[in-house]
Amino acid sequence: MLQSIILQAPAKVNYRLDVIARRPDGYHELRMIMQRVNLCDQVSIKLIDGNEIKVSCGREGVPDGEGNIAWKAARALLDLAGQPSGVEIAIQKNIPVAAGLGGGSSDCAAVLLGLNELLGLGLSCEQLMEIGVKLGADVPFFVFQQTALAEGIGEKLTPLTGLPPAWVVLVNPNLPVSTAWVYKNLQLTQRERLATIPDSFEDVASICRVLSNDLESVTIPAFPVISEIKDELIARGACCSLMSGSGPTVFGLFDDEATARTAGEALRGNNDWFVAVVETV
Ligand SMILES: C[C@](O)(CO)[C@H](O)COP(=O)(O)OP(=O)(O)OC[C@H]1O[C@@H](n2ccc(N)nc2=O)[C@H](O)[C@@H]1O
Ligand SMILES: Nc1ncnc2c1ncn2[C@@H]1O[C@H](COP(=O)(O)OP(=O)(O)OP(=O)(O)O)[C@@H](O)[C@H]1O
Repeated sequence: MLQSIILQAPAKVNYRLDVIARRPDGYHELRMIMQRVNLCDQVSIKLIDGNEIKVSCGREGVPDGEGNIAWKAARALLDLAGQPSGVEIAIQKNIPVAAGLGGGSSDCAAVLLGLNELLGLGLSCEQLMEIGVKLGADVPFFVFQQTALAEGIGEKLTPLTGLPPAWVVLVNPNLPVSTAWVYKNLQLTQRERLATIPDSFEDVASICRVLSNDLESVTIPAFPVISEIKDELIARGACCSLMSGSGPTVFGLFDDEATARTAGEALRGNNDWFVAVVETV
């Protein structure tokens, strides 16, 4: 039986994020277009003797052990399996933390997928997504592993197959933003909603036509640098730019690699921002 596995846990960007309503439990009904990009954490999972779950990450601001969302994923699957062994998880973080890129949720999904294999549980994607949503609203999307329309609190997923690939420049101004704080401060007003998702997107410019994120109305006034980054990406040739998730990471979409790389270089020269030039997956 396989004893260990190494998985790449990708980041996501939200091409679209409409907040539809606030639920009585404080969560929000959403309608989102979610896309994975190839900036990845590396998650190594190993079955060990005993019954301990060990998580090491070595990144400031990310807890080792029980506070790590990857630990919670391991706890859930070991409980289901009747605790047949212990687990050691090592996370090499490449995705910025509390950045709007879903890094923790992706690590969590990688542990669900990896342990399902290692423990031979045979759980379906739907079953893993059900376990995942209890750990974080973005987790089901990373279990689903496809570009998707996400509804509910993020757990109702429909595959979107017609989106063209794009080059993506991610720029994070190194200001951690709390997702809970952003949702709490959101004023729900009547906004234009995306009634139907187009059947096909012929090029990157057609993705640009649906780009919108309701959470910008909270995060940008608090961190105006986000607007400056959006403008800078456009000035450097991006077809369009938007804040991802609850922010503060901004992404620019490009239809060619050379322009994306030149833009990435230009923005990298700026302050101590994190900049990555990646592709959609
Ligand atoms: C901003 C996004 O990343 C967009 O993809 C997600 O909506 C956030 O997903 P997440 O970080 O996995 O969310 P969770 O860890 O479940 O919740 C963090 C906090 O965000 C708020 N939250 C999250 C999802 C949602 N649909 N409504 C919410 O109001 C809740 O107040 C919660 O306390
Ligand atoms: N494996 C993990 N990786 C990153 N953060 C983690 C992890 N486990 C727990 N956390 C905690 O979760 C918080 C934010 O996580 P994350 O980086 O996933 O946020 P995010 O990128 O803003 O996600 P989202 O787009 O889903 O809002 C941090 O405060 C961090 O301490």
